[in-house]
Amino acid sequence: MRMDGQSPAPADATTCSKAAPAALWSLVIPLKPLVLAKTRLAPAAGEALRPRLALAFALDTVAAALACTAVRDVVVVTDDGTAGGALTALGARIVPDTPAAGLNAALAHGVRTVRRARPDAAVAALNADLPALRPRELARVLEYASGFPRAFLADAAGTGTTLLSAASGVELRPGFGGPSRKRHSASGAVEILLDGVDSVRQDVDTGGDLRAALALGAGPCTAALGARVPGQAHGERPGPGTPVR
Ligand SMILES: Nc1nc2c(ncn2[C@@H]2O[C@H](COP(=O)(O)OP(=O)(O)OP(=O)(O)O)[C@@H](O)[C@H]2O)c(=O)[nH]1
Ligand SMILES: C=C(OP(=O)(O)O)C(=O)O
Repeated sequence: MRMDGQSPAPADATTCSKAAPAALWSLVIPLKPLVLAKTRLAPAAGEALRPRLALAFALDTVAAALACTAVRDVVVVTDDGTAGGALTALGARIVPDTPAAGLNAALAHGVRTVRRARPDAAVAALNADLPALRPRELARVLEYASGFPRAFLADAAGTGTTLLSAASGVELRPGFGGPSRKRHSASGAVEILLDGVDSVRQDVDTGGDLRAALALGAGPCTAALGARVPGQAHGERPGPGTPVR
């Protein structure tokens, strides 16, 4: 069951894979207050669109995560009321950023909250800025991760991290921020070396990243808003009835 009392997302035309992944994961997704978020996007998007894009990214990320067959529930750590309301409506559980001590403290708090209720939970931290995220690609990443105590996926730029996992009974030990790929590798986490999971790697920090995410095919919130950013190509995810990759 999800923490909101609903059953895990059913396998459907957009999410199912032939063999169901073995482990079901609790995802912990950190989200800054929108007024403070995505500052590196301001030069490309402008100050008015920046917080709205941050919300759109989070909505598309969480919707895709909840549609993933390998995901049991999604906890978002945020103090943002607007985002909290919209993400709750999608089916996420919101946890306040009570430590207010930065990204890694927020993630540790989210994991503690999950494991207070289910001490044996397998957990994974996932960034909230993955607007092209595809449920099937996330399922492949999590399936790979389930073979290791801790595992991580490098971001599209090759320097950061978009996902860090910890199996049941294993501490997450998040080391996000800046060049975290090296940090997570040095911490003993196994790097997830999979091709064809670009949507899980494509975080959006800059205008160039937004262009790349739109080219991959962003979720509906980002596709709609991205079309208003000057110089961005407009990429939208295939609609229902379109064969999924
Ligand atoms: N809850 C919480 N989430 C955070 C915090 N800092 C960063 N995040 C989230 O962590 C993820 C990765 O952060 P960044 O890619 O650096 O995003 P950002 O800080 O909004 O972007 P910039 O302002 O451009 O640095 C995003 O989902 C952020 O919203 C924090 O202090 N608390
Ligand atoms: C948070 C990270 O990086 P960025 O701020 O560049 O997204 C990270 O990759 O750990």
